[in-house]
Order: sequence, then structure tokens, then C-alpha cells
Amino acid sequence: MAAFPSGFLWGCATSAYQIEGSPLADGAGPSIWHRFAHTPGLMRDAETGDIACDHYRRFKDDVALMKRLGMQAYRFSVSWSRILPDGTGRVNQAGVDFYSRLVDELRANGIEPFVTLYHWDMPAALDDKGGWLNRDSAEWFAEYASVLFRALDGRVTKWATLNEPWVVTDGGYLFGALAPGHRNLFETPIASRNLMRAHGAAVRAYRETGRHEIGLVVNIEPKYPASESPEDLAATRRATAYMNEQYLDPAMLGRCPPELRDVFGEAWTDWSDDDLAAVRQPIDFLGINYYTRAVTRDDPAAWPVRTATVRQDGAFYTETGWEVYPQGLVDTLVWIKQRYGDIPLYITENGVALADAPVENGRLHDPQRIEYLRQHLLALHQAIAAGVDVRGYMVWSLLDNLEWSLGFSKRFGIVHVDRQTQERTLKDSAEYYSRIIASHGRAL
Ligand SMILES: OC[C@@H]1[C@@H](O)[C@H](O)[C@@H](O)c2[nH]c(CCc3ccccc3)c[n+]21
Repeated sequence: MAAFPSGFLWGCATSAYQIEGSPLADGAGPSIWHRFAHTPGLMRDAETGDIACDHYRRFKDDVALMKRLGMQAYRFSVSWSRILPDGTGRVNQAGVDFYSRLVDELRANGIEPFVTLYHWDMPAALDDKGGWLNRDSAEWFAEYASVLFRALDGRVTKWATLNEPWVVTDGGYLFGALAPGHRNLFETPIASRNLMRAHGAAVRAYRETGRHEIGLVVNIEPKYPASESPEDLAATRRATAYMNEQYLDPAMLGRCPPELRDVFGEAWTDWSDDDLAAVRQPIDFLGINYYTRAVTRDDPAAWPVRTATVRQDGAFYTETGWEVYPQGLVDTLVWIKQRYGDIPLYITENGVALADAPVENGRLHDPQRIEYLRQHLLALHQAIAAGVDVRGYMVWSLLDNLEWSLGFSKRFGIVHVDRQTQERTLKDSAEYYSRIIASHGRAL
């Protein structure tokens, strides 16, 4: 296997609410996920992030674990309500200090911090003011981002504004499976627009003082028509516009996909030229989260996109019900370059939830996760060989963690976490990934 480009960044990814625990420690305010998780009936097994992986207290041990694995970068998110308990205004210095210590610990161990400003956990105090439905959310977010830029920029050199605006709106405002749990077609495009306005406002704020790189992280799920029928081709266009183009087109091209008017119907309002200009801020990279593809057919009853994903005979499906399809990563990266140009890319998430074997004698054998990683890294190498400018790869995830409303039932970690003892145990996939990093991809 030829090596990956020199300077290629090998790392792992997590997010604050999924691993930290201690949600209200040291002056932190509640987030919408703290509120959602403590609302009866919304979380599988009534799980919450109150403890999660106890990373808030164990972060030095977890950094030592990353060092042992040879991680070169660590993508994590900052909990907004630790920094600004009320969402705006008063800064909670103890919250800033936690992330400052984490950044210093990473850098002392030769691991580059890669900070996501927003991984879904808006301060509850701002949700009380309308959250992403309030146009002021762009200014709230820029204020929060600026506090972090002042505190950490220079020690942090790679910033991402948002993690997956599609999931925030589809999960949080349309279908209600995620915080803040709304089910409202009319709210969904409003939240989408304000999320992207917030992205633009934070990028503009960064350009005033920032000296390094800032980008956007999106989930991309390539859509393949189930047949060549006009209905399935149109459905595939709608699905592509709704999930894959809805956020990248404004951010990168300064326009919205026309199919969204069809998807949202009377709930759609065109973006103003001012909003389009405010969102289209030059960025230094795109983060791509890739997990699976969707073979797509027309389904008139499947409100509001009117599409369905067709199960593929003979394919392998993960514990989250996603088809394993590494070719989709190649196709996605080539598509990104073709549609948006040669912007540097990072794979900011890729991984798999499996019905893992139990820990035995300090080991956990997960050959299927090794095979998933191997196949997707081969696909990644193929895309790079095809000329796509991919600069790094972050496996999702370092630790088994809180899979949002699915609780701890889905284990994505390359490191097992014992829910009772918090003991970390390397899975075979962690050893495998460590060898990949050490060999610069040659051991694939
Ligand atoms: O589900 C695994 C991870 C989450 O734990 C992360 O917090 C989140 O960033 C994240 N995003 C995705 C991709 C979302 C997605 C996949 C397939 C289809 C639709 C959406 C998978 N994951």
C-alpha cells in the first residue's frame, strides 16, 4: 500500500456531551441536551450524559491513551454552556480553564487539538429565547466563538464552527429525535438558515483575530437511485439536495439547492441576498463525516422529502442500521471536489457500531471493525490517488460513548468503556489503527 500524503493527520473524534459527564460542574449551565436527556421518555434506557465516559475528570488519562495509540490529532467539541452558562454575557472562567488544560495536555503529548465549536449542545438559556429559531442566534454564536478564539487560538490551530447542521435540524426540529425535540416543518428551514448564518458570523469573527484555520463539518450520505425511473431519479435529486447540498451550497456556492422548495413546500422561504452573502464566507477546509450511503427510491408517503432507502441484499448492516459501503466514500470525495472545488478536506468522522464481543483477559476482539476501517482507509487512499486533497482522518470514536437518544447501546469506540467501572480497554481495532498511524498507512 502506498503511503498517505506527507503531513497527513491521523486522529480520532469525540464530542462534549457524549463523553464528558459533569454537565453542571464548575459553574457550567445546562445545555439543551442536559434538558432533553432529563426529560422522561426521550432517551433509551433513560440514559443521560450525567456521567458518560467521565472524561471531564479523566481527560489526562484519555490523552495518555491517545498518546499510547500514536494519535496525531484529536477532534473534540467545546460545551458552549461551560463557557457561557447563560449562552451570552458572563464568561465562566472555570469552563474556559478546563478546555485550556485539555489543549495544553494534548499539545504536551504531541497531539494537535481540532476544536468543534458546536456539536449540538446549545445552552438551554438560549433555547428559552428561541434557540436556532431566533435570528439573534448568529450573534450569540459569534460571541461564544470569539471567547474561545481569544482564549485558545494559537494553541488551537484548526477550528470547525458546526458539526452536521443537517442532523441538528432534521433531528432537532423536523423529526424530534434529538434536542430540542421539535417536530415542525416550518421551523426546520428557519433553524437551517440561522445555523448557517451563525457559521458565517463565527468565520467572520475569526478573520478579525484568528491566525490559523477554520472550517465546517458536514455529514454526507451519497444517494444512488434505486432505478432509472423518472420518479426514483427525482427522489434521488431531492434526497441529495436535502441532506448533502442544503448546507454546502450556501456555504460554498452562495445559493440554495432549488429542490428544497419542493421538499419544504409552503414552509420554504428564499434566503435574502444579504443572508446568502453572510453565509458564504471563505473557509480553509471542509470536514466530511462519512458512514454510509443510501440507495434511494421515490416514496410519496415519506413526508416531507418523499424518499425511502432501499435495503441492499447481501450488504452488511451495522448496529445503527447503516449499510457498509466504502465505495461511497470515494464517490463522496470525488463529488465534493467536482461540485465545490479543490478545498482541503478532512475525514472528521468515520466509524462503525457493532455488537461487540465482551472484554476477555483485557482484550476485545472486533475483527469487523478492523475490516470496516481497513476498507474505508483503502477507499480514502483511492480518492487521494484520484486527486482529492484529503489532509487527515479522524476515526469515530476514541471511546464507546453516549449515542445521543440511543443511550450507550451503540458502541463506536476503538476503546471499550466499562459502564460500571469506567475502565478503558483497547479493542483490537485500536491496536490495528495504531499500526496504521505508525506505518503512515502502509500497514493497511
Ligand atoms: O452516530 C455516530 C456519530 C455520532 O455519535 C456523532 O455525534 C455525530 O457527529 C454523527 N453523525 C453521524 C452521521 C449522521 C448520519 C449518518 C447516516 C445517515 C444520516 C445521518 C454519525 N455520527
